[in-house]
Amino acid sequence: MDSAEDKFCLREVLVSFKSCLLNDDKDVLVEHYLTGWKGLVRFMNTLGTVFSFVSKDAVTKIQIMENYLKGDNGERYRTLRSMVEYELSGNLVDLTKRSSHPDSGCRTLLRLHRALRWLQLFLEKLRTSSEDSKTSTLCSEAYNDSLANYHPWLIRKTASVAFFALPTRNTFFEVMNVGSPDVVVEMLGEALPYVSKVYDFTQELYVQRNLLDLP
Ligand SMILES: CCCCCCCC/C=C\CCCCCCCC(=O)N[C@@H](COP(=O)(O)O)[C@H](O)/C=C/CCCCCCCCCCCCC
Repeated sequence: MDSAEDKFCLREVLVSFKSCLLNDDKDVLVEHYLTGWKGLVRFMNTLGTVFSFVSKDAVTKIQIMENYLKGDNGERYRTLRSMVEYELSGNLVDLTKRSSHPDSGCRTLLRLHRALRWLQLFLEKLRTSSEDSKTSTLCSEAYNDSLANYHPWLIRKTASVAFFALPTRNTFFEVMNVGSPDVVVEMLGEALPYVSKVYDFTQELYVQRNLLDLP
């Protein structure tokens, strides 16, 4: 049984994405960004082993980033802006094919960034959905409009099957551990602008530095 501190709480994730914005939303603190993702992974782990292939990949990417943060050059990875400057100026990013720097911070973060777009779309659909909406449909629409564009057929197929295992909207809301469905909807309305700001900042940074297609 989960202890209180192991339990997912949407509020906690909200705070992480809010608190990772820096300098008037012109930068993002990597540590808090990863804290947000860890909260989401904890939530996904409550949904059963059918999603373990997803959480394993997310955890691997979070760990790669945490190792950079804890490493000798950790200060360079404090924010997204400083990470991009450091890795690009030091030729630490594989720009056309994976070779000498297969797991650069820029590349790893890009995978999480694409997943954040899925999250943004999914949460918005959940927020505006009616009580009888199917979470599998909402999730798969959000996936098809975002992450699916970067995944091969086998992963798309596996994901589409896994979506059928998602609980109902009301059960979903209960696991979020926030309160009644109305309170969850209200909380989602508060959370989404922060998730969007983090997404938009990252997208803009990656566009400026031509990093959106890292292999
Ligand atoms: C209030 C919150 C409510 C919703 C909470 C959702 C919690 C979601 C937690 C984690 C989301 C998934 C993160 C997935 C990261 C995927 C990154 C990625 O694209 N990786 C692929 C490419 O990596 P490289 O090979 O280039 O290194 C990798 O191939 C992917 C493997 C795993 C499959 C990913 C399927 C994604 C499905 C996303 C929907 C998850 C459904 C969760 C349902 C709540």
